[in-house]
Amino acid sequence: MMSQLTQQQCRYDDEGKRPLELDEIKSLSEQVAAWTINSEGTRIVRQFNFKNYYHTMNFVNAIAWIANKEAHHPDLQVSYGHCEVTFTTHDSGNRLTINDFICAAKVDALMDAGNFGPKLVD
Ligand SMILES: C[C@H](O)[C@H](O)[C@H]1CNC2=NC(N)=NC(=O)C2=N1
Repeated sequence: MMSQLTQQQCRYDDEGKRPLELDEIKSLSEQVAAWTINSEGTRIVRQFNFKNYYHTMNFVNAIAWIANKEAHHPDLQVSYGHCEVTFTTHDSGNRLTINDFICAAKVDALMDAGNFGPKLVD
């Protein structure tokens, strides 16, 4: 399916900066079901748990690789066995854009494909 988020790349034209409408957010969120959207509809967040710091940082570094490639960077909160990943588009006044959903889907794919130790909890 062409519209699959994982097949897309972050865009830096006007469409990439356009804050999404609520119905678009709802529709896109079906492709990233493990993510939570805050009540204001301005950011998406997912929690990841790992066995230890090594596995956590391995994941964080892989996320950084994606972020640099896409030129779209998540806010990361990292502790020993946990990483909270938040996407919002700072250039759009901290609103959700298509780029946030594209990157969230790519982080999901990374988690599914990567070897970051046993997946403890979603
Ligand atoms: C110039 C550069 O591409 C922009 O500043 C990008 C970089 N990464 C970014 N990341 C996020 N999350 N939001 C942005 O608005 C953003 N802008």
